[in-house]
Amino acid sequence: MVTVNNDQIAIEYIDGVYNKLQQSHSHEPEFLQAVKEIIYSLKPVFAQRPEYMKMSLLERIVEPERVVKFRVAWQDDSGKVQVNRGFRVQYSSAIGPYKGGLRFHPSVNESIVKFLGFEQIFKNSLTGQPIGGAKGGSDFDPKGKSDSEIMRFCQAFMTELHKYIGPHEDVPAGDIGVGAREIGFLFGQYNRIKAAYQPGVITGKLPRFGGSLARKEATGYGTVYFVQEMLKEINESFEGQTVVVSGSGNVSTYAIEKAQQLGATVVACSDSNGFIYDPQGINLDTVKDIKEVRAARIKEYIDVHPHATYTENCNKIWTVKCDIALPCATQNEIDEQSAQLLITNGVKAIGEGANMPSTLEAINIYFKNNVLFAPAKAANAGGVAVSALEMAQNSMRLFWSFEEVDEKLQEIMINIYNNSREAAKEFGHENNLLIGANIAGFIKVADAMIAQGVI
Ligand SMILES: NC(=O)c1ccc[n+]([C@@H]2O[C@H](COP(=O)([O-])OP(=O)(O)OC[C@H]3O[C@@H](n4cnc5c(N)ncnc54)[C@H](O)[C@@H]3O)[C@@H](O)[C@H]2O)c1
Repeated sequence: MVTVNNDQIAIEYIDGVYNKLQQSHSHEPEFLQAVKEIIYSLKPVFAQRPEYMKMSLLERIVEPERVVKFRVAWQDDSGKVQVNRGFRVQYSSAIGPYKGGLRFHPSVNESIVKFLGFEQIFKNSLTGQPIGGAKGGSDFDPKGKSDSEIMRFCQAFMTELHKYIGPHEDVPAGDIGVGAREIGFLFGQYNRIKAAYQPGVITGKLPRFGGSLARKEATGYGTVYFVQEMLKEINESFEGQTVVVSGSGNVSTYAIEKAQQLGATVVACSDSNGFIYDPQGINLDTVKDIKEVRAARIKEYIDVHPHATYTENCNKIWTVKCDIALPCATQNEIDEQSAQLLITNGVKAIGEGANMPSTLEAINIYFKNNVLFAPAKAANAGGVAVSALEMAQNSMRLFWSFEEVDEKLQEIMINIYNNSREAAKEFGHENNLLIGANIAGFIKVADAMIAQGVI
C-alpha cells in the first residue's frame, strides 16, 4: 500500500535529481526536457519501491556510461577540407549492447544526442529485446552534397567511430539524414578497417548484404500498428479516418503507406520547408518519387497533382483538420498552440512516429482533453525492434521473409501496447500510456542494474 508519505519522499527524491541536473546542464534544453518527461512519470515506482532510491538508480541512469566526441575532417568536391563534429553517447548497457541510430543534421549537438540516447534506453527495453541505449551523429548536413562527398564524410566519421563500436559492444543504425546509402558507406569503411565482414556491427543495411526485409518500413508501420491497438479501445480503426502525417522521410513515408492500407485517407505531409494538402488523399508514389528517388522538395507534388495545395511553413500542417495526427518529422514540432488547434479541429488520436515531437505543454493539452496519445518511445519502437531482428538474423546467418518480419513486428507492437497499458494500470494511472511506457521500460533496466551491482 502506497502512503502519502512515500509519494512525498519519491517526489522529493526526483526533484533533487532533476534540480541538480538542471544546474549542471542548463545549456542542454532538449536533454533536460526528455529527462523531465520521463523521471517525473516514475514517481509511483519510487513510491512503491524505495530500494530504488537507496541504489541511486535515477542519478545513475541520467548519467551516460560514456560520451565520445570527435573531429571529422573530410574533403569536399572542390578539394577544400571541411570539419564537422561527431558524437556517440553510450547511455546504458544494462540489458544488452548499446543500440541506437546516427543522426546527420546541422542541429545535432550534445544535448540532442543525449536526449535521444536517454529515450532510447527505455524504448529498447520496451521492445522486449536485449538491447541497451545509445545515440550518435554529426552536425554534418547531407542536404545538397554529392554522393562522393557523402561517402568521404561517412568514411571519415567511421574511421574514428569504429574504435568504440562492434557487434557485441555497440550497434548503430540510421536516423534523420542517415538512410541506406549512408549505412552502406559506414558499413563498408568499418569492414575495410577491421579487415573482416561483420554484418552485426550496424543495422539498416540493404537486404542484399545482411539487412532485414521490412526494416525500412518498420518504424512507420509500427507506429500505425500501435495506434491501431489504441483505437480498438474506443471501437474504432483507421478505416475511413482522415490522417495528417508530418515529414516525408523514412518514418512518414511508411506511416502513410500503412495508414492508407488500413483504409485511412492521408491528406497532408510535409518537409522542413512546408506542407502539401491533398483532400483526395496523398499519392504516395509521387511522394516516394520526390523524396526517395530525386531527393527534391515536397512542393513539387503540386506540379503533378495541381488540385493539391502547398503552404510554406511546415509547422502550419497542424492547422489541417484531421481525426488522427501522426507527427513523424522531428522534435518539438507540436507546441501548445498547435496542440490546441488539433483539439479544436476534433482530433481523436495522436501517434508519435518522431522522437519527442510534442512539447511538454502540448502533451498536457492532449491529456486535459482526453485525446488518445501514443508516446514516441512506445509508438516508434518498431524501427529498433526490427533492427534487433536484423542482428538476430545476422548472428544466425538466416534471412526471414518480409511477411515473417512484419508479423514479428506486429506482435512486438501489440506487446509494447499491452505492457504499457498494464504498467499504467498497476501504478494507478490507467489509460496513460506515457506513464505506462516509461514505467514498463524503466523497471526492466532498473532491476538489471541492481542485479549487476554498483557500476
Ligand atoms: N528511422 C527510424 O527508424 C526511426 C526510428 C525511431 C524514431 N525515428 C525518429 O523519426 C523522426 C524522423 O526520422 P526519419 O528517419 O524519418 O528521418 P528522415 O531524414 O528520413 O526524414 C525526416 C523528414 O522530416 C522532414 N523535416 C525535418 N524537420 C522538419 C520540420 N520541422 N517539419 C516538417 N518536416 C521536417 C525532413 O524534410 C524529412 O522529410 C526523427 O525524430 C527520428 O529520430 C526514426
